[in-house]
Amino acid sequence: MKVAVIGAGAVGMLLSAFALKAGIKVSLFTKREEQSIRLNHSGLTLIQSNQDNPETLSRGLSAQPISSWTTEGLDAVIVSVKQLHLDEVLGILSKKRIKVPVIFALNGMGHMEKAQVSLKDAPLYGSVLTHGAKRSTDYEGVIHTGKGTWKAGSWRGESETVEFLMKKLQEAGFFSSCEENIEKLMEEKLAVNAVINPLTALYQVKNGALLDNPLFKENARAVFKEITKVIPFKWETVERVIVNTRKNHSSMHEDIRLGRETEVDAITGYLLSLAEKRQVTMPLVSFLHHSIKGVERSYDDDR
Ligand SMILES: NC(=O)C1=CN([C@@H]2O[C@H](COP(=O)(O)OP(=O)(O)OC[C@H]3O[C@@H](n4cnc5c(N)ncnc54)[C@H](OP(=O)(O)O)[C@@H]3O)[C@@H](O)[C@H]2O)C=CC1
Ligand SMILES: CC(C)(CO)C(=O)C(=O)O
Repeated sequence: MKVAVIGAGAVGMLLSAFALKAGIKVSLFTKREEQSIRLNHSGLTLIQSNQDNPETLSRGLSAQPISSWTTEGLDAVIVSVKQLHLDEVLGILSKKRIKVPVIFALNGMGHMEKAQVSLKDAPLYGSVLTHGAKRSTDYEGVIHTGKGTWKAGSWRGESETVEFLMKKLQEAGFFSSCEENIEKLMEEKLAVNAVINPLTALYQVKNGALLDNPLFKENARAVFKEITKVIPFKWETVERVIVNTRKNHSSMHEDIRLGRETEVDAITGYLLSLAEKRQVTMPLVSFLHHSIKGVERSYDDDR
């Protein structure tokens, strides 16, 4: 079996590493050519936690820049870029007809509707990932900062290949499964991200601080409560994700720290549009949304 992974960031490298461990061939498509050269030369390094010895995986791995995108010989495609790069990637993918399943490993909502329009022939899968991952600065690789689950489910069409892939990953020790009603799970994950990501980004703390610091916890609970006006979910779900990724910096925290645009539009922006449709007010979510957008705008002033 051979899968293409598009985006060699934290999640793309984490999924690639476990696919390689499961004996699956991986074509890893990078944005920058230098990264693919380094990956082909030195392999992909996986660090299971900050203490473990790094494991370097190269057997079955071939990296290439996205400019050389091809569908030849592929059984499935995994997209693991951020929301803001999705349009660019869909544009590239739609130039060649894809018939194999495409699985999206992105936070937020809205990308599946876009994919449905761009990719007419492929079975499409949404997914939710609660593993924590961080790019390593010492190696071309990834640190698995928190064990969670990867759940994928059909958005349009069915494919046995995806079932097989998830089973192989599960056997390799990466908790993965195929699920019914992925839309509901994605919405629930979005709700969890809307609690964790903006708060950790604004406070510049690891996820665990939202439970360890009583004042942050109180705020997190208040945001959670407000979100239940539009998405029903449990505080225990938020707590479980925080506990599993307690040492992780959320992806939004990293984006803000590095002065990058965040995925806030696909997370709190999505919630605010739901709130508007249902005519409910969400002052805390609105506050968080505008705070993150405001920080993004202030990058230019600081440079
Ligand atoms: N990190 C985590 O713990 C978790 C992340 N997520 C979600 O997973 C998704 C991916 O996040 P994450 O891996 O952390 O993000 P990263 O920024 O680490 O990775 C995104 C990667 O996409 C690459 N990329 C951008 N544009 C293109 C392109 N046109 N072609 C090929 N590659 C491209 C980037 O390249 P370059 O580096 O060269 O810019 C980067 O390597 C996000 O939606 C995030 O919210 C979900 C759960 C946990
Ligand atoms: C699961 C969690 C909260 C891990 O940090 C995440 O999805 C993110 O950082 O975007």
